[in-house]
Amino acid sequence: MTTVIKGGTVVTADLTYKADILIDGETIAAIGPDLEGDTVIDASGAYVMPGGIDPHTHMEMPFMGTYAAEDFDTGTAAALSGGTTMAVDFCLPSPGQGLIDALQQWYQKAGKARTDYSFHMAITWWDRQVFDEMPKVVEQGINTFKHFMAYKGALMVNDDEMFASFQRCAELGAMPLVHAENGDVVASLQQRLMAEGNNGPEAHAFSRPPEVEGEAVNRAIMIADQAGVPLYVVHVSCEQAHEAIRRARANGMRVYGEPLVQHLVLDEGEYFNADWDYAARRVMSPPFRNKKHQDSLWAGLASGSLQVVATDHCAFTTEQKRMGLGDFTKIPNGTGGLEDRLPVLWTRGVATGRLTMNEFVAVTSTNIAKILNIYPKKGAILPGADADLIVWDPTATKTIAASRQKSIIDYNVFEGVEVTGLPTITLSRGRIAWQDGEVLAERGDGRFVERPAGAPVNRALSTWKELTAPRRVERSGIPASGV
Ligand SMILES: NC(=O)NCCC(=O)O
Ligand SMILES: [Zn+2]
Ligand SMILES: [Zn+2]
Repeated sequence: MTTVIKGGTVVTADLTYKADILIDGETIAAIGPDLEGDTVIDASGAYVMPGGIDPHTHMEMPFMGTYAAEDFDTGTAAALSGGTTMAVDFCLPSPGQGLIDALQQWYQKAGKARTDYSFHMAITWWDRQVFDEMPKVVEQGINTFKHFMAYKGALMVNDDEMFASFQRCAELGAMPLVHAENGDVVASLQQRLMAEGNNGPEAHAFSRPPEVEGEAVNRAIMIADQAGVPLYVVHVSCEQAHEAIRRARANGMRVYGEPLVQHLVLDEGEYFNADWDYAARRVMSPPFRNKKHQDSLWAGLASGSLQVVATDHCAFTTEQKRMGLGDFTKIPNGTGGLEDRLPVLWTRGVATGRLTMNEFVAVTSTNIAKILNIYPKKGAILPGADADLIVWDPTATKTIAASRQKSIIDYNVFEGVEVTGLPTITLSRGRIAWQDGEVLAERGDGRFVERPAGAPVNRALSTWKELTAPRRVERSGIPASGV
């Protein structure tokens, strides 16, 4: 069974050209002029791009006394409607829980997925069992380990634990990820704000200033450098964090930065809204920042010091957000965005001239496929690649509204934003998964994507670390084993 996408303009991370794309089964078979297939998709006037990969989602995340309302079924339906064909979620062992045990739970949850998916494994506690299980996680096709430097008393790990885990990642050819905020300082600021009667959602932003993020990013970078591993910093929201990444990269360190579409577009003014629900729905960590920080993030994407745009999709209902009435520290942290990432980024990025179309593809798909070591299976338009593709109408418009969204929650942080540029068809491994406003992929159509460890960057860093390791100076008459 073959399908041909005819008459479109192919846009990849580095090329824009007119060509047809022939799909045979689940993969791309050929790219060129005048191709024929059993089924024809007319893409005239449209761009054909790799499906989006969102490397940062939290479906049904157990967090702050509740669970994220979005699950893999509704979340991946939302993803497809917005042109995203793969999501990478976070497996979060509870304290004392084994990594493999937690992984079984995540496989269970993700059985409902309509898109392909993968997991990052979170290191939420540390002892010999975690150390011993990390290779087993890698054997299952997971090459990334996430560390929360915030959420003190819950998910947070300390520097010694982080260093031990980063070193283990280096041995395994895996990559650490960090949520970088100084959790001790945040906890102290939260206490002070509450004691002063500052208990509304705006205090969430006061308790997490850019400095706590900048400090933690810098610390994580230095620890990763000591361990000899690459580092991926999730939800980079401010100039202080970006500056640390930029500087590290300029010094030859392998550090990647991921801004969220929310931070690029929404600002801290959202927290000052007189409507408590409105403000609380936008509570996430790090919080939204001001224009200066947004400009910095856009510049990073254009210049290459930041590589990926994600969503950190972690969607709670208004009712769940109300758990924090009277105490902002109890508002479940997280916002949605999975179905809006591509249209919003295109509208505010490509249409404004901040990004080229090719940069758009790079930051929504290709770069993360390379970083996660699944390129060119994902993130590419090449013969042999999975046919995860979007037919993109750059003239199609809509006004974002919760009443029309696929996501399960009752609001949308982009409510009222007008977007121009939308997917008219989303293909997932060769099958039409979204068309004409309808999700055609079924629950359970998604597959787990294995991501092998030992990417070239890991190998290069380990080689260099070994070459430059401290070595004992041999001196005559001094025994090697001491006295
Ligand atoms: N970002 C956020 O506020 N919630 C999800 C968990 C996390 O990524 O920190
Ligand atoms: Zn986080
Ligand atoms: Zn997150």
